[in-house]
Formats: sequence, C-alpha cells, structure tokens
Amino acid sequence: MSERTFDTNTGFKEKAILITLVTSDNKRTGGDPELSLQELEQLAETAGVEVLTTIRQNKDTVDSRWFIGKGKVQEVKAVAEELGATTAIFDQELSGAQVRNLEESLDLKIVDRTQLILDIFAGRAKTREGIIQVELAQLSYLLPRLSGHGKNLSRLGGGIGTRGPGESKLEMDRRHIRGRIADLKAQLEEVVRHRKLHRERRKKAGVTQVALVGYTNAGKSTLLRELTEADVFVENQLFATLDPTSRTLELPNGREVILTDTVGFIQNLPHDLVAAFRATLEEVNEADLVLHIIDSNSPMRDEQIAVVDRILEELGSAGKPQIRVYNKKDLFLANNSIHALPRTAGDNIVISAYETEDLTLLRQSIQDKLTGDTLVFVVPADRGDLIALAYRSGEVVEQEVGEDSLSLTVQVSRQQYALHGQPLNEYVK
Ligand SMILES: Nc1nc2c(ncn2[C@@H]2O[C@H](COP(=O)(O)OP(=O)(O)OP(=O)(O)O)[C@@H](O)[C@H]2O)c(=O)[nH]1
Ligand SMILES: [Mg+2]
Repeated sequence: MSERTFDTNTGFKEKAILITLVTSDNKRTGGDPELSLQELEQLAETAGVEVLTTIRQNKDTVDSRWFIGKGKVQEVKAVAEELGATTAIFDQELSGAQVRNLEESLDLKIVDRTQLILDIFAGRAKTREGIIQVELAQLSYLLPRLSGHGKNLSRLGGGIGTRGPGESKLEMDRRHIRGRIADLKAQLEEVVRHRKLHRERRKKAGVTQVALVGYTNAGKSTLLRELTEADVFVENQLFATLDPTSRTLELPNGREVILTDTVGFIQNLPHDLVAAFRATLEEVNEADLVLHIIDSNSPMRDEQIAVVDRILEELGSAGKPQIRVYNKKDLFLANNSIHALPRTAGDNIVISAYETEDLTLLRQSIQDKLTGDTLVFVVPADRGDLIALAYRSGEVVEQEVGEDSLSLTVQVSRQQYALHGQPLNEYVK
C-alpha cells in the first residue's frame, strides 16, 4: 500500500513554507520560477496543505548539504518559528542527504516537488493498476535516497571493513525495497498484458480510438463528461484523474468511436512517475486521434502546450493525427488573458466545454479529422492485393466493375490510409 506524506484523513492540516532556488538561467525550474511557484502552491493545496508564505533564494549554485545556502536556512528557520510552520516544500528535487540535513536544522517536515506530486497521486489512486504504479514510483524515488545514511551510521561500526548496525539495517531496508519493486513490476506486467489483450481485441473489432490528453486541469474529464454523459470525476484540482476511463462517443454521421480520458501532465513530471505510469500513458499510443486539450486561460498556456508535446514525443505519440482544443474560452474572454485567443482554423479549435454549440463543433472536427477525403481508385481487376488495401484504407462506398479494371470509391480514413494506402497512390483517378 502506498504511504501518504500528508495524511488528510486525520483532520490535521500541515502548514507549509514554499521555497525555491532561482538561478540566473532558470535551469532548475525549466521556465519562469514564479509560474512554477504558483503551480507548487496549487499542488500543495491539492495535497491538503495550507501555504503560509514563499521564500526565494537567488543563487546559481546548489549547496550540496542544504540545497539553499546556509544563511538562508537560518532565515527559513526564523520565519517558520514566527508563522508556526510544520513543513517546508521545495520547488526542486532534493537529495536524500539534503532532506536529512534540512530536517535536522529546521526541525520541519521536508518535502520536494516530486514527493508532493507523488503524494497527490497516492491519494488519488483507486484502481489496482493506479495503486501499483504509484507505489512503484514512490519506492523508485525512495531507493537512491536511502544512501548517505549509511555513511553516517557506518561510523558506529568502528573500523574499516566492519559493518555498523545502522548500515546492515539500511542494507536490509534496501533489499526489502528492491524486492518489493520487483514484485510490483511483475504485478504491473500482468496488468500491461491484460490491457494489451483488451486493446488488441478492440483493434480487431475495428474500433476507432480517440484519446484526450493535456496538462492537468485543462478540462479533459469535463469534455469526456459533456461529450458522452459519462459519470466521471471533475475537480478544480491538479491530477483529478489517474486512471484512464473510456466511453463511447457518437459522431454526427452516427459513427461510434471510443473516447479515453487520461492522467494529466505537468512540467517536471517526476521521471519515476512517468516510468511507472507508462502502462497507463501508453493507451495514447493506440489512439487513432489525439485531442490535445489546452487551458486557453492559463498564464502558462504556451509552456503547458510545450510540456504536453514533449511528453507525447517521449511516449512515441507525437506523429499521431492531433487536434489542439483550446478550452475554457469563456474564462479567457472574461479574464482578459495575456495571450491572444487563437482562432478556430486547421487543426486548432477554440471551445468552452460548457457550450453546446462548441461541443457540436468539436464532434464535427473529430469526424472530419478521422474521415479524410473521398478518393476513387481504378485498379486492375486481377490485383486482389490492391483491392484489399483499398478496403483497409477506409470505407468503400461504391464499386464499379470495368472491362479489366475495378473502380472503387473510398471514404479514406487518413490514419488508415497512411498505414496501408501508399501502394494505391498511383491508382488514384
Ligand atoms: N469555465 C470553464 N471551466 C472549465 C471548462 N472546462 C473545464 N473547466 C473546469 O476546469 C476544472 C478542471 O476540469 P477537469 O475536467 O477536471 O480537468 P482535467 O483536464 O480532467 O484535469 P486532471 O484530471 O487533473 O488532469 C474543473 O473545475 C472544470 O469545471 C470550460 O470550458 N470553462
Ligand atoms: Mg481529469
């Protein structure tokens, strides 16, 4: 069972100070550190933590012992005492040694961004798959952070070569964790196998799949709910959704496709988490079409788009047909956003998930994107292979037998045509 850093069930609310290290090239936040801090605050609130204040340090080098400078540690200590903080949350990843040193110096619970995200995930995981994946990510995060301890404790053992009691305990902990990780991986493999079978079955049945992807809180689940009347969890919180949910969506022409909601992305998504959630995320790879949902209103809109594009690339889904859905246009208009509202054109569509006409527009865009043009192929009558390809490239709506040729009118699916249709190129009428 995964453990929570912040237990929200006890009624006790942690009071936190947020801390960030601002370098001149913003290397550590990978973008605007202020925006990253805003996001950290949202993450903390989502985890059920009360944020008291924020402390920044401008410094280009990381202190190997405390991450922030020694003087800054004293400042944090004074502020923490004054405000009655119980926790310090760092916007960057800390090493195990830094966590221990900070804990010792500050007498606060020390948490970093990665741990905070893992904690939210731990609180959200409901399905067996989700629970396994979160625990796997937590243990993978923990394992390298157990080291360093050994160095201190081994001194208790005395001379070189002898193992102190601390170290052997540590070794035992490590072995235990490694064993558990192996165990979880095996369980996950079983889940992956199951999923794969399920997907293959769907594929065989010729079901078209559409995946909702995007930054956390962009409105993916809202769209799934509004488009399909699915009963899914929608919340103005980060990572409301962990497990993929699929529903049938009917397009204007009556064709049915499967629409799948997925876990949201975030900048600096912990590596261990991406690795652990690969099984879930790979659902996206099976999709015929990706709907990239964007919060038009976010001050970090463009950064968020870039983050999602990068993760799609990592997953090997970057080349898939994609529609960029600029959502929450109502908020955008109300708030005078800093960005220009993009226009609905090409593969961009601007909508509000709560406007019926916009949903109709979206359904139409999905249909248009899935259904390509109507093409007529004239192939030699004895080329059964080409005829078969034509049938695999879309829907044959008309067939006309000529003297020694066959004329096929096909409603081409772009995806299918890209996969199978190339040899037909020279037979297009
Ligand atoms: N005003 C407005 N709010 C929206 C719109 N679409 C979604 N929301 C709100 O945005 C918040 C997040 O919506 P979700 O659907 O949970 O977002 P999500 O992308 O599934 O988020 P995660 O599951 O956390 O990745 C909720 O409070 C929604 O009510 C919209 O078009 N307009
Ligand atoms: Mg969701």
